[in-house]
Amino acid sequence: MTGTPNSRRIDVITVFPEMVEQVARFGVVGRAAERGLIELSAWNPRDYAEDRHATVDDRPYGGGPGMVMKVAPLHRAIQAARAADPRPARVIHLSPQGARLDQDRVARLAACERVIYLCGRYEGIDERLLEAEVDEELSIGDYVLSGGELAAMVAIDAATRLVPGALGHEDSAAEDSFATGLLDHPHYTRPEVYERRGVPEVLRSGDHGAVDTWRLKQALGRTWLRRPDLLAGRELDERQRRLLDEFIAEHRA
Ligand SMILES: NC[C@H]1CCC[C@@H](CNc2ccc(C(N)=O)cn2)C1
Repeated sequence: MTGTPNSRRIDVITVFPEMVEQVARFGVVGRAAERGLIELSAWNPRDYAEDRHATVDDRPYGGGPGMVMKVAPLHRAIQAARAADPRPARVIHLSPQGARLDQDRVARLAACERVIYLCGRYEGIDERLLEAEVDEELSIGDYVLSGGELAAMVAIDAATRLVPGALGHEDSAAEDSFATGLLDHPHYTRPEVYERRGVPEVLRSGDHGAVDTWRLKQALGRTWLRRPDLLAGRELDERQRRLLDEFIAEHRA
């Protein structure tokens, strides 16, 4: 199925297509897919295996436990995915050896017209396939999963949120924590009191300027408390500096 020209096309190479397809069934990603902002397709290397047993793995040269994913079925699955849309695609392998996914890298993914995510299983993928086909390796964190599918779904979710039109209010992506380089401020909704816990007065004042100031102060303060590393690499302007100093003084009081 060829993609509509301006939609983002996401292809996933995986032996568990039904697993990955779930990410486009719910919430923001589900709505984006429904509205044609993104197109998601999964490609199973088993369908491109040479033998009737649809073998996608084999024993490792050099011995050792487990199996390695064969080059040919993966290569053919990637070729089939590429052929489904004339636009060039960036091929990304999810792996603990990859560069750490952060909001900047997510924004770059969101800007790509086409991405093909390659999900490994078993002990790994034959290096010759990675050399020939992979443009970039990404890791969602320093831990090992049983397959790359969950990592691909994380990247797909995070990037789709940034596709124009995917979120209800454009600004909520821009205001996201990490989009501002800060952690999120606290959120409240009705009831006004729940089990004797109230809502900060300023949020019910109707004074939008005061609300914005309170939210910025909270975001700065929480970042200072929980992720000071995010502040280390960041210049605060005079207003932000003053608000953070206020927060710290109140925190120490
Ligand atoms: N040798 C282990 C390795 C072999 C090849 C398949 C991968 C799949 N598992 C993954 C993938 C990505 C991540 C991550 N942190 O993004 C963690 N785990 C595991």
